[in-house]
Amino acid sequence: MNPQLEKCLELLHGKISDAVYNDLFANLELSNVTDRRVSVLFPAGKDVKAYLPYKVLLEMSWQEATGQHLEFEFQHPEANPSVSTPTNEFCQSIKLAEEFSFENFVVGDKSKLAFSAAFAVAENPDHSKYNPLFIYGASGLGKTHLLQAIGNYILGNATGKVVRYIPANDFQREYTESIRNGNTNEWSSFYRNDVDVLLIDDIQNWSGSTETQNEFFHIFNTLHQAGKQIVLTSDAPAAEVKSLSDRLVSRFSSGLTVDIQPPALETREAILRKKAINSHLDISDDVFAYLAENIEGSVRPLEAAIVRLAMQSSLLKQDISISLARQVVADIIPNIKRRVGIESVIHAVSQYFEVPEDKLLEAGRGTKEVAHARQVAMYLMKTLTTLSLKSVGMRFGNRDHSTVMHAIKTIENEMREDATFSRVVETLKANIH
Ligand SMILES: Nc1ncnc2c1ncn2[C@@H]1O[C@H](COP(=O)(O)OP(=O)(O)OP(=O)(O)O)[C@@H](O)[C@H]1O
Repeated sequence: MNPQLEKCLELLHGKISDAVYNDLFANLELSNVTDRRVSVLFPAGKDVKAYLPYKVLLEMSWQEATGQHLEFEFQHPEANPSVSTPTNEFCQSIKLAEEFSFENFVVGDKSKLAFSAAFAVAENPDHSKYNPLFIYGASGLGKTHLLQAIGNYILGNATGKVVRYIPANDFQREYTESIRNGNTNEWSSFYRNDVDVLLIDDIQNWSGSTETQNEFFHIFNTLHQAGKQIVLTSDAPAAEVKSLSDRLVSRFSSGLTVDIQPPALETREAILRKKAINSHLDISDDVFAYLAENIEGSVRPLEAAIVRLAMQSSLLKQDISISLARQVVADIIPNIKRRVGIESVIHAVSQYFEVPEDKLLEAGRGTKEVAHARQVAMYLMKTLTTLSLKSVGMRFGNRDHSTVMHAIKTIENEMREDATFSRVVETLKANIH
């Protein structure tokens, strides 16, 4: 057995009962390790669902054994090839993550529309009303999850449809390689003629490449005219993706565009509960409430909190208590936005710059001093809260997002050039709660 997996399984054994270990893990084999993921083969006769609850524990044990935090993927040794995404000589197969399913997605008010549209497309990829479907939102809000859930659902229904999921970066790399190898026509023909459902992730990553965009424009048109479903994700609406060609913006906007916003408090708690159940963790209501209250924005830190709690409680042999949760949040919090009240930002800026709060918030420009203090407040609000540019603008006399962006750039430049001013802003930042 691979020595790293052996060590990892030994550590896992310490965390679960002998019976579960012998039943599920004694005959696990390593299939492949990449810089992101460990793929393991489980024995024939077992169901992947039996392994999923132990995924987090396995990932923790792997991290303890090797120092690397990698995702675990469970493969059946006689996997039915129709359950993976297609491949040919030009395109590497990219497996969908099984856990990215509709069942595992917690639907909240801020993701309801995106979920419903994704589900409608998955149920009816032939005659979907939403073609293309364009899903956008900030990082870690579930865009890849929904995109892959569409693929998993269609493949799971064994309709024989060819589903191709590919991150935009990989698509660009394939295209470049096809030029180098002189087989661009064959490569492009695969996408135009062999694919029934095309799922492209993170299209904002094409902003630098006109050639890739041109090539995709033709692939898009062929698929669309043939009634093949296309789903795209991005970190911004098509019209706001930097350097995306006008004709792609217009194509991408011709179907349905939906956004995903950061989950609200109740949804964050529901996500935490789901992740804890999937990992067989026993967590009390007050710990869930504490984590959901204190971790906002992306879902990734919520997941990280669950993994850390599991790891800490297993290493320290402690129950998952509120004080353990506090430690975990304190570890994670420097990497995520703190919960800062909008009012505290306004109050602190108003006090420091001696500008009345209503002057900061009014629609007119006001004096030079007021305009400058307002720019600082906008900068701090965008830096310390999870508000979007648009929402920040709305708070300040309904200004539009480009005004906020300009304010942020101005303050950043000033901070770079003026060390004293930079210290003032950093001190304000540190003192706003
Ligand atoms: N509503 C949700 N319910 C359950 N899990 C979620 C939800 N939203 C996100 N997640 C989980 O959070 C993690 C990050 O989600 P995902 O990779 O889909 O984000 P993303 O929006 O594609 O981010 P990026 O733009 O950085 O690629 C995944 O493990 C996903 O399962």
